[in-house]
Amino acid sequence: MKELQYLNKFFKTYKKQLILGILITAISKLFTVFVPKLIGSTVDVIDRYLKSDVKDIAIFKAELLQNILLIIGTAIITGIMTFYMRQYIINMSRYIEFDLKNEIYKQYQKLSLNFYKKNRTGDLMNRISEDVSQVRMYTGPAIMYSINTITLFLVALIFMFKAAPTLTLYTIIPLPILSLLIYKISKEIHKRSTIVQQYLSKLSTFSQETFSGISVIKAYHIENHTLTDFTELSKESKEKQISLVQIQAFFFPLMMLLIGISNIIVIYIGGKQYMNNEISLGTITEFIIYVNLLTWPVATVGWVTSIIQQAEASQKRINEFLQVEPEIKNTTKLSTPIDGDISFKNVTFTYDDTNITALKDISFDLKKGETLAIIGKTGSGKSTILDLVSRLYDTNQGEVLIDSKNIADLNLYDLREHIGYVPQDAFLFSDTINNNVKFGKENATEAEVVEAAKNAYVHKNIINFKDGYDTILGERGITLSGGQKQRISIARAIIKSPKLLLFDDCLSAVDTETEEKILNNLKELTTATTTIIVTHRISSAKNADQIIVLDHGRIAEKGTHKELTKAGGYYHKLYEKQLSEKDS
Ligand SMILES: Nc1ncnc2c1ncn2[C@@H]1O[C@H](COP(=O)(O)OP(=O)(O)OP(=O)(O)O)[C@@H](O)[C@H]1O
Repeated sequence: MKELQYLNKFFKTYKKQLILGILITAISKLFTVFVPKLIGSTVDVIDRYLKSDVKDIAIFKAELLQNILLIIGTAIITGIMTFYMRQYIINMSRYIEFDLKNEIYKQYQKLSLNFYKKNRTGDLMNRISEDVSQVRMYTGPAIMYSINTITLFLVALIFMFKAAPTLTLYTIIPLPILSLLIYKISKEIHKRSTIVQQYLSKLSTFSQETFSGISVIKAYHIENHTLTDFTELSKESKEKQISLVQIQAFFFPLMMLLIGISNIIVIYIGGKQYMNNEISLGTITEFIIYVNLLTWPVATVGWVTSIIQQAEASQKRINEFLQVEPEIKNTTKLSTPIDGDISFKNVTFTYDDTNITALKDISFDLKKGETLAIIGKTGSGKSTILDLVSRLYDTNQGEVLIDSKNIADLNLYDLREHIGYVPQDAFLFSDTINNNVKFGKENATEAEVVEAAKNAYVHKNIINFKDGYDTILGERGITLSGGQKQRISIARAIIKSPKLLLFDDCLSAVDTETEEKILNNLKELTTATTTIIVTHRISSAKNADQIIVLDHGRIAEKGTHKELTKAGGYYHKLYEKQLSEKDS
């Protein structure tokens, strides 16, 4: 229960619902227990009438009617109470589920990129959905059934002891055995259903990957191979399902068996006591109903125990993520304005998961409004420089300075607010083009969206779509070409009018002519914006104020286009190569 203590703060928040729920449950059980008593007394009325010598049908009918009305009235009150019991307790569990999901989501958003690299998306999704659902079973049904069982048991036992103490003792003997058996079965059911769940998620992951990669599967003609793998997996899944169904099939027969045993005990012992004139016929009837009334709540003790165990395990997984401290923290609440100077002072950076030193002793100074182009072979550390400027990671050695201040001392949210970042793989949401561009500036007007799209040279493509800017992108919408995606992603960055613009090889899918037009537009737009362009193309780099050539994380060459084309190094060779490709 240690992990579940985390939820106590939610119970405090919803204490009104909880207390009312508990009270109503207790009162409703009191009424439930009246029903067997009333049925018992009805049987006694009939019994007395049949045995009596002087039969007054009018009195008999009146007594019968009174009992029937009381039974109906009690049943109605119990029904209403049960409704409110669920309203308070189950609703409370839904509120807690909602709060907990929001809390986890908020924490996920705070966590650094490294956390996402270390944990699988499926695991993150599971903890916020499946695990929270398991915990909800504890905060709702488990609490409700526990109160139900405790109050019903206490009230029924008082009534039973008052009516026939010896018979009560005999009647309750099988109940703990029932509870223990149900507990054992519930545990086994849980074990097997976890395996079934795992297989279901394996099946859906497999199907999802197959559908996403369907073009590759078809192109390589491996449909049969994929089908064999799927059949194998679903066969295993079916076997696990059958094993679960087998154990579930035990549940009800076992309950029936134990109820049957209790009923036989009541009839046998009760019958003997009736013959000895110790109890009435009505009491036997009353007890048979009690046995049936108590069986389900007693069975739920086992079930509730297993729910609590599952919830404890799930809350442990949730707590693990809630307790993770974000590696990148905002160090100041004060707002820090950003002007736009960027400096790297002997920066060395090693990724802690792979131990790859991506940057070695990098230094450069970039003034507000200047453009830096970074060029280099794949894996040379270009993107890592951008990650450090947007503080997705902190440096291991050296300093990254923005406006001569250490980047770690700036307000993180202000910094990111002023950055327009265009990643290597343009990511667009399944939403309209309009909203995808506006993502960079929520309150942007339509004219601003159009202006940004024009500057990113994608406006003409957009207006050619049937729904224009309202075209839906993504799975259920239109599929854009790589170059179109990149340009929408650029429009999203420039609409923000950021102080720092970071382009990570985001013109690679755009032809050189369009690239030139976009870069020319940017030149005019970004006179006060410091820009870093990561690229493999000389055409993207040549107009930059400074160019850096990276090689295995080190600066191999540094200068302007003019200087580097004369230097005879990697840049020069690349320039010659790309020039000859252009001419041919
Ligand atoms: N998140 C990460 N975790 C661990 N290692 C990483 C991570 N990102 C990059 N690396 C490693 O760091 C090195 C530099 O990567 P980086 O992405 O900065 O190179 P790049 O020059 O941008 O490459 P490309 O031109 O292919 O995009 C590579 O060896 C890469 O494998």
